[in-house]
Amino acid sequence: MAASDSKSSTPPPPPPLSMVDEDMKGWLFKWTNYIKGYQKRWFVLSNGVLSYYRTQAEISQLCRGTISLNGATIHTEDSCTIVISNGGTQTFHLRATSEVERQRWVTELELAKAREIGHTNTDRSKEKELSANLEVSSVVSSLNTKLSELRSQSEIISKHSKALQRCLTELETIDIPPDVSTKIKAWMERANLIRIASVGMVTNCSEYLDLAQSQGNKWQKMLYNERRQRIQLVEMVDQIAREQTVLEHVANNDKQGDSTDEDDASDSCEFFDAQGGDSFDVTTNNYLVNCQSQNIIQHKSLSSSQALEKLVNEELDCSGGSSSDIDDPAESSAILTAAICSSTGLNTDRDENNKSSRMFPQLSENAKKMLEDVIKHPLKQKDKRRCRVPDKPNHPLHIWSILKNCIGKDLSKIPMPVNFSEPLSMLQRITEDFEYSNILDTAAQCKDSFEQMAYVAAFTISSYSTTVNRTSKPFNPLLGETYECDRMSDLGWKAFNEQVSHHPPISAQFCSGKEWSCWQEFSMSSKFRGKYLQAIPNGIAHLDFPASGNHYTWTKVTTTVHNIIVGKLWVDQTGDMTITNHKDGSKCRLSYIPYSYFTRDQQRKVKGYVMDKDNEIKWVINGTWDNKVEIAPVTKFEGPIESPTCQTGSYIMAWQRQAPPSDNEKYYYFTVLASQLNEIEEGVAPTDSRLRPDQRLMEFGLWDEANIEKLRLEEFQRVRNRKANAGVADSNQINENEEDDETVQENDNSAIKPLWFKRDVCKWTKKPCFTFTHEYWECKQKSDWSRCPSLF
Ligand SMILES: CC(C)CCC[C@@H](C)[C@H]1CC[C@H]2[C@@H]3CC=C4C[C@@H](O)CC[C@]4(C)[C@H]3CC[C@]12C
Repeated sequence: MAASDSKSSTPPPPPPLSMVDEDMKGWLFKWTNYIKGYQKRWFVLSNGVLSYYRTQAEISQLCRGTISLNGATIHTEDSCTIVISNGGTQTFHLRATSEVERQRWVTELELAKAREIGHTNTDRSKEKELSANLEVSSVVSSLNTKLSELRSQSEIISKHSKALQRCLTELETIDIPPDVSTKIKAWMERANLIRIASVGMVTNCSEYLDLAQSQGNKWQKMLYNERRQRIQLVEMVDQIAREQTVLEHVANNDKQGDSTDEDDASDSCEFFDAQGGDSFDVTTNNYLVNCQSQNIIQHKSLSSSQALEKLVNEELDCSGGSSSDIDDPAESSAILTAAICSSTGLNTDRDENNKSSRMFPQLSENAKKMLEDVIKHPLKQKDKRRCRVPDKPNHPLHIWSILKNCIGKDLSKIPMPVNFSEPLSMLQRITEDFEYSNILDTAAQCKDSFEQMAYVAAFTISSYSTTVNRTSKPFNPLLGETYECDRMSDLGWKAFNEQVSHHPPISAQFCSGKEWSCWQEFSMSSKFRGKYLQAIPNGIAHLDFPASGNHYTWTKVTTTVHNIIVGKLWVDQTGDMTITNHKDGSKCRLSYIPYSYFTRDQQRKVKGYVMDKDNEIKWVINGTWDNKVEIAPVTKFEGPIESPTCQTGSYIMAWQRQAPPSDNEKYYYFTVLASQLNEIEEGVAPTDSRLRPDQRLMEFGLWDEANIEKLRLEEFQRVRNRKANAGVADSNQINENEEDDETVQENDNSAIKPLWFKRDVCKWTKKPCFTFTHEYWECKQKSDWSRCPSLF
């Protein structure tokens, strides 16, 4: 293999562990005394020790003080203050210039502390065992004291009972009637028994104590072993996940290596910086439909992507598996920032005082030029749309390394690097629902409304055809981001989308066909559940045929992404869906059958019935969501409504999936339509997803740059939302502690109102909804974008 042949390109060996701890430096204000107050000092966090200097220049000469983080407590007093104490002699009261800055330090300090603890982990576990033993022995010793008390009490009892017996014997010597004398004998007997019982009790107690002691130790050991095994398992799973990524990587390289010499060359420069700017020529538009010799960018792994992986893994590892799992997205976002900054080497030491330049390093000239170029060359001839996007670069980073600390969390609240994204926003992704809009055109022609419903069902199923291999996350649109897609001239529909809420993320969509309109509010609650991730969509979709007045609504089924820990990610659709025709009360019930390893049946199966308002079955629907749907009219049916037996007329193919481009595994498994969605077009609103720079950089394969830009845009959005909401009533308070954009609570009171939709109450469902005002297309005609905020 080329990678090992060529010396010059062999990646450098990983640095020794101690070197991995990147130093963190910066200005902080340190409390000195009541006269001088807080003083600005230069702080350096290195090898688990925080040191400070009067100035940056002093580093090599005079250190003013240090504190070791091993075992230190780190807490925050207010939005800018950090207090670090080593539990005794030393306490540092520090102040950052902002909350973001403070959080960055806290994260790094915590990580350093965790690392220190990790280093001394073995000592610690011994210590723990020792202290656990100490705990048991202290209980045992107090039990022992109790036992000796019992013993002395029992001795007292036997003393008294002996005394009693003596008294009774004395009584016997006196002349007493014989019946009293037998009674006295019985009493003496009793006194004896008491003595024996109390001795027995003490013996039992002491045996109990022995048992407790030995058993306690046993339980303790078992618990300790279980705990150790758990940690080992977590580490093993981690290891497997990493090895899997490496193997995939090697396998991919092998595949490429087999093909051409050129590929060998690209293998060998694996760790060189991507040169996208030079190789992608927007003027010649290399991604046109008919271009035979597509000049695809050779995406070389970015020099730093490995570092990013390493950093993300390590940073998260430190807190993983322990009780300090990263629960605070602000924290993980800060980690991500740190990881990205360090991995790109863009952590500007030049301007340490400029916080924003450190948090959000500048884009390279190369990236800037590329962004400018692409905007300068929008699509001119609509018949020359591209048919693919640049190849997905190969920067292995396992999803588990990010997600393992987020079990139980909502996907929208997990800050993720673009490494797990596809270069489309959610607004664009839901526009793909119209990939098979021709089914709706056919449905519009149906005279029989039950037949129409069957076609509508086929359409709703077809929207999942693109999900089979698409396991990447679409970009979460910024609040106010829009996306228009006017394919009226070739596909017969035009769609408009706007991100109308940020928390929870809601995308509003309106699509008009020639004889139908379709709209939806798309939002979902997604939970990461360990092995898999589940998304439960909760918006309602509407379809209207004005000619017949038939109006359909439905909700979507649950999407599950499997194999988060190991294996290849795969997607399944499951659950029941009901489509209602509000005009005549007819319904269609569809079931998406979960994938099963134990069935010979077809996988990804969907089946259902169209029923009139009296539950009479009219049509049957059978198919798979990844391939085809057949429908048939019912001539006769019997049996229970849950599992009826139907006699049907002949089946009609209502939908058949078109084969996607054969090489699309190289570019996110995109269909042709998906590839065209993000192509730059003239005259779109300045808020259009196509103009989102991080997404564009990502499409080009400049992932590090895209990650930097993503952070910048999200920070920008936070500031904008905060400013806007500052004017809004106190009832809508923003949680100041939450720095990550994915955490700020928004609600209906949000000061930022949708621009092209208006809040309304749905005529059919009576639920709150967003109604399209149609002004977008009017404004577009006039090129009047005056109402658009600047988002990017
Ligand atoms: C981070 C990685 C592992 C998870 C990525 C999950 C992605 C692939 C999943 C989660 C939720 C999914 C969406 C859920 C619902 C719909 C509506 C449907 O009409 C079209 C597909 C669409 C739009 C899905 C596309 C794929 C999707 C975005």
